[in-house]
Amino acid sequence: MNVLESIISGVREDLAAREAALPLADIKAKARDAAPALPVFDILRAPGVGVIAEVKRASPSRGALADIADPAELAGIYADGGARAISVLTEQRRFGGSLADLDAVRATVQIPVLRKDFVVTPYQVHEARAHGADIVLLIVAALEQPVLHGLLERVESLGMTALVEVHTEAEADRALQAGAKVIGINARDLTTLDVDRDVFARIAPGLPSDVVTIAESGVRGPADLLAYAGAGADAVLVGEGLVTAGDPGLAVADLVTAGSHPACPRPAH
Ligand SMILES: O=P(O)(O)OC[C@@H](O)[C@@H](O)c1c[nH]c2ccccc12
Repeated sequence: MNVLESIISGVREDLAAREAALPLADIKAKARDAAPALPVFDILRAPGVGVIAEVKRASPSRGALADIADPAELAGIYADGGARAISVLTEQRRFGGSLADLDAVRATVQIPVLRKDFVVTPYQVHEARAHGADIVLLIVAALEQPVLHGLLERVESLGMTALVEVHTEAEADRALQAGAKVIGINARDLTTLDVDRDVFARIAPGLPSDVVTIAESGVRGPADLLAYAGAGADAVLVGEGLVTAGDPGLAVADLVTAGSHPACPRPAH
């Protein structure tokens, strides 16, 4: 079993327990009662290279990263620093996240919130909406094509936006075929956890210009943001570099400043 498969098997176990406690019909009803999802496409494509700031306690590659006793407070700091959206890891076993973190962040910030998890069933999509998510991550490497297609449609039918994550050209083709409008290119290979920042520059030029393109992972500071910007990123998604910074507010503001500087390269849409 590779890392991705082992994470997903844990995710499926935890999911079975939640589904036993709250059946699909109930989570669907809860999703229907939630405040509508925010439109995110235009926010992500606004002038400048945006920053999506992540609430991340731990990762399989690095173990514990930060305590984050109050995820809502951290999200507020990110938003005040100019982040365009907040990513909240809700996977528990390897990333130390939870749906309670998503609730807390949702209740605090006005900007779009991404549920970052290993979504493999429709239940999790309704769950994301019930807990206030505007964006749902779908990882191509984790999903058979018909399932990817079905989940993407489900995300959109609930008014949310799918961030479809790829790591290879073949996965990018599958994302486009499924109808992805927002594609995240992850520098990290989730089957090995290796990071290769050049993956973005290899894949992004092949994507249609009407697709929003997000560079994920490995951003340590403004230089990495500028490199991704030069390769065509609309936004960068940053976790570790922010949660391990002594001052996450300053760290996010530094990235936002770099991304909005007139000299920062911008994709032509
Ligand atoms: O901490 P980093 O290197 O800045 O990476 C953030 C984000 O890209 C990463 O957390 C991530 C990208 N895709 C994922 C899928 C699942 C879990 C986590 C991720």
